Amino acid sequence: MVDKKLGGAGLRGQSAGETALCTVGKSGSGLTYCGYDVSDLADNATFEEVAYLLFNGELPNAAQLDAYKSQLMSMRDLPKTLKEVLQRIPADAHPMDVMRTGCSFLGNLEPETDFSQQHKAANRLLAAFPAIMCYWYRFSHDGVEIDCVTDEDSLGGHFLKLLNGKTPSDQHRRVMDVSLILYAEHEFNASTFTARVCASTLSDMFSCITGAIGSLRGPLHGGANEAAMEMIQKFSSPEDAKVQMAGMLERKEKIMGFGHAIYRESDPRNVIIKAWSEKLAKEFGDTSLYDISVACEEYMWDTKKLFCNADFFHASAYHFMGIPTKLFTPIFVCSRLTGWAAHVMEQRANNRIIRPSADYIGSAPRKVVPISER
Ligand SMILES: CC(=O)SCCNC(=O)CCNC(=O)[C@H](O)C(C)(C)COP(=O)(O)OP(=O)(O)OC[C@H]1O[C@@H](n2cnc3c(N)ncnc32)[C@H](O)[C@@H]1OP(=O)(O)O
Ligand SMILES: O=C([O-])CC(=O)C(=O)O
Repeated sequence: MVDKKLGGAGLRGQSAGETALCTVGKSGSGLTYCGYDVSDLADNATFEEVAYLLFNGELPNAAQLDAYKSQLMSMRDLPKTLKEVLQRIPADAHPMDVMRTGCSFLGNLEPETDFSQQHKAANRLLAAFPAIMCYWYRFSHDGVEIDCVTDEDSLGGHFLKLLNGKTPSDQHRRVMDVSLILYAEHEFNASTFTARVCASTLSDMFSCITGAIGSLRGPLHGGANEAAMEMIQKFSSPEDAKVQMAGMLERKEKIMGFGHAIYRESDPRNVIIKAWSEKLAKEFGDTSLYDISVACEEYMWDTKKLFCNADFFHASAYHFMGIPTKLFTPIFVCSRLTGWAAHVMEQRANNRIIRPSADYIGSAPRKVVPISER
């Protein structure tokens, strides 16, 4: 038996390799990307700067950033055949399935034929993901065939304009930027590890990212922001939230958006997105969902010493910006793609196939009994 207390279950506490991209919950450094604290990046950088950092190891200077943003803007449009595929996906499909299909299909049309194209493949996906999500969403929900190119020079602004068909406010652009920075990278989380395992077989970038999307989809990982939204919308008031959460804990249900595999006392991303959620609630003109969220946070800490992870206040923040709940986890994909692709590149640079072993707990050796005698 794997001894859970020794950290065997879920590989908890075991190092599975080296990375120069990120620290998570390390004493003295907390959450850093290539040495930069995440709160420093959220205050002083844009998402495109962070993407450049993860792909190149250094922040860009002004000229490099301009060139990078222009490059990404030039890669946004979708091939006609991909649009046709997206048109055929029904409105009740889960958008994470749409992202998975969109990523995989693009890999058929524009395959990464050798690893010298890895930056091109990663940037193409980065540029195209908002359009994959919004083209399908607007076509299947509103019957509108949107133009996949906008004049918004940030990925966050581009996404909001594709979704709403109008120029976003500066505040909403900035919140998207911060959110994309917070979600960009997180060491050996489940989806990134999926991407690295796939990369270790020398597979292509599109396969690595498609697999990672599948891992992120689950409610124990990226899907928690959507699940948290569904939960808080059921609570009628802060008091009701506490009563209902008590029942959920009693029934041993997981409260989505709380707890973490690595952090023990807090997730450093929470304080940042929570502050934005509060600002957006005031702008929205109705703070009740924010107040309910704060009550959830207090209740979970007081009763279980469980804290909000990055997903919890993202739910209300996205909601206040008018983003449909179904699109919450796909936005995470648009951001985390940067971390995934950077890890794929890092794995390839010093590769050995990832192949751990398992402790066997099955039956003792036995002989096949002929089927007629079973
Ligand atoms: C961006 C991200 O992906 S962040 C993670 C997003 N996921 C979620 O929000 C889903 C809800 N949270 C969880 O399911 C878990 O906290 C995980 C998956 C994030 C981490 O799982 P683990 O590392 O196994 O959690 P951990 O070992 O800290 O759990 C300790 C105890 O707290 C419980 N617990 C942990 N999180 C929660 C929660 N959200 N609700 C209720 N109980 C919880 C566990 O069941 C466990 O109880 P037990 O000892 O009786 O079995
Ligand atoms: O690190 C993890 O296990 C999950 C997480 O917070 C992330 O991927 O952002």
